[in-house]
Amino acid sequence: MTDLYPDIPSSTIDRRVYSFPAQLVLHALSEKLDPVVDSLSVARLHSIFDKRFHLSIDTLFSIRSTISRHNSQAMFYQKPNILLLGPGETGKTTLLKQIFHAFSDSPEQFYTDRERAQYVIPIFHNTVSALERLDATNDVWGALKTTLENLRNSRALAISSRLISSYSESPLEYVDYFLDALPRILAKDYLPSNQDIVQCNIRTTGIHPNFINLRGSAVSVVDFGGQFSERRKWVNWFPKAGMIIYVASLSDYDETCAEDSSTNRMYDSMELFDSVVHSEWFTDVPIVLLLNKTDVFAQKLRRTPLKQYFHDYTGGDNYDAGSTYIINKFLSRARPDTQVYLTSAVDEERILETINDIYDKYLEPALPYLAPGPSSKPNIPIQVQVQVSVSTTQH
Ligand SMILES: Nc1nc2c(ncn2[C@@H]2O[C@H](COP(=O)(O)OP(=O)(O)OP(=O)(O)O)[C@@H](O)[C@H]2O)c(=O)[nH]1
Ligand SMILES: [Mg+2]
Repeated sequence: MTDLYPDIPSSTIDRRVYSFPAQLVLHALSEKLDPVVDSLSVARLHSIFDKRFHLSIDTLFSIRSTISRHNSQAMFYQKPNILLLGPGETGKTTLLKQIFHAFSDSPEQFYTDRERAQYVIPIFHNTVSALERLDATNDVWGALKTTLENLRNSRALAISSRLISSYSESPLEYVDYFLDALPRILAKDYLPSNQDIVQCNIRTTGIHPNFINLRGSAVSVVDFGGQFSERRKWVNWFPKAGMIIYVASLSDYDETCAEDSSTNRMYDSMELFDSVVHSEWFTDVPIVLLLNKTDVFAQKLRRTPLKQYFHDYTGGDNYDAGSTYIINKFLSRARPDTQVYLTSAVDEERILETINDIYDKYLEPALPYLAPGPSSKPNIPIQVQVQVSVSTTQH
């Protein structure tokens, strides 16, 4: 860039309406731009202005702001890795599955039958865990648990119908998805649906980069385990981060960490968020914050006062007041450019809106600069299959 018009100092440009060649404009702007943004800017200018090379000085200033808006995306062009960070069980892998479904040509055919079958055992484990949470001592649940462990048989089906009729007496307002789906799960030819796979809880261990094909371009979405012992592995990927999606769970406010029963999950999540947003590795990396599990939060708020855990909260069991309070708590630690979304990652329609918005704002502008995408589908089902260690901690 700088050698195109080396003799023209930027100070010769003033706010008079005047026509400049595009390259001259960019030369003037280049002072504060790094080389990556510069060369991208040329490409952007050519596309924005349809290869017309003369611009007015007012246009120059509007381009300047366009470029600075896209400045933070420069990192993504260079390092097309989206890191999914956040504590355990907040919804990172769930989001990843939804991203894959969203960018798949045919989500219903995304998994082969064999891949679906690999989720059957984890789903049984999840169901048993849900039963244990409901009432570990109750004979009905105990009997069903034994039956489930022996996998399916006709007795289990009979018990499950009794179980389902007991739901109305359940002290929990939140009925577990898999308990609700029991008759279907216990059927002989059961093959998990996409939604079953989305709902399946399998703790992630290790690091899982997955290449996805975003409308022809390659982006990698890297899924990490969020439990304490997993977090130390994250740092290896920090230098390669092009974008961070930090997933926190709104419903964490009354729970303690799986690994340390004296630490409140939401306080832990805020601390972790703080350290991520202020990490020196991410100074130029866009950060998106997803406050997930809005559905669980809405239900929880009615029976467990938020004030019990955050003493200065005064909004009662009002969802808007509660979620706004938590957003502000996170934002008080965030960078000013942090984009926040309230999400329910298991709600396909709603999470699609968020994924599309992230796509429009951060990914779509980057596509022309990314490498061609892989032709085969990502390998998430296989990764999930090899880590059948099921967490039994509460939602
Ligand atoms: N109801 C509800 N459940 C959710 C939501 N998001 C995720 N879940 C469920 O929460 C459980 C944990 O989600 P994961 O995506 O596996 O959590 P994770 O952040 O990947 O957890 P780790 O791998 O341990 O770090 C799964 O059973 C999901 O289906 C949500 O918005 N609402
Ligand atoms: Mg995970």
